[in-house]
Amino acid sequence: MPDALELLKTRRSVSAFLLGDPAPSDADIRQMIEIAARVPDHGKLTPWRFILYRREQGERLSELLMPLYHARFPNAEAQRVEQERGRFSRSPVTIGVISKAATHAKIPEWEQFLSAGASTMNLVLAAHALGFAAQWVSDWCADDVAASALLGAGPGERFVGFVHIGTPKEKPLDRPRPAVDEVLSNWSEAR
Ligand SMILES: Cc1cc2nc3c(=O)[nH]c(=O)nc-3n(C[C@H](O)[C@H](O)[C@H](O)COP(=O)(O)O)c2cc1C
Repeated sequence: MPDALELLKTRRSVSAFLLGDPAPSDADIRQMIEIAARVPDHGKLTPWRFILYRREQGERLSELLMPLYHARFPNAEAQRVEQERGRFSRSPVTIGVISKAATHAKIPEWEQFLSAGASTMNLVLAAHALGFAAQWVSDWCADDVAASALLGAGPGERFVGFVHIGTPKEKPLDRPRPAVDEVLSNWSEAR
């Protein structure tokens, strides 16, 4: 297992199109969820939950989702439509992260969304720690109410994203990262 700092410094997303077998085992998936559920959560509300989609279910999901896709994007190019058909067959597994954020007497909804984001990030990191790669994708399904319902979101819930997980088919390239001095400043009263 890589050293924790090394792990955090080397994580990068890998496109779902480049994620293949081996797939995470059931035990791996349970471990990832355990880690995804260990995040800051103001009020201990557990304002998130997860749904697992296996590649074998991709075809059925496609049958259900494609009519919605066509209705929403009637002019989509053929290549894009073809890609869309394979949305849930791209990677061995996909885990949908659902925010259950709701009005609360003390905890702003915004903070509940942030906790779901932290949970998604932990999921991505857990995949990396177990030797897999992941991509956090939102795209149209995440903000389409009908698609979200088909994918398992209940009333008032919404997807924070879908995390595709698998083994990279090729060594992933990194992208430039912001330099520390670009994003860190010391507070000063003078502006
Ligand atoms: C909330 C959220 C939604 C995202 N949705 C998409 C998406 O729909 N499609 C996509 O290609 N990347 C999406 N990304 C970006 C990728 O997850 C990833 O961050 C990006 O490819 C850069 O790679 P990196 O994680 O190695 O920096 C999303 C990221 C976040 C935080």
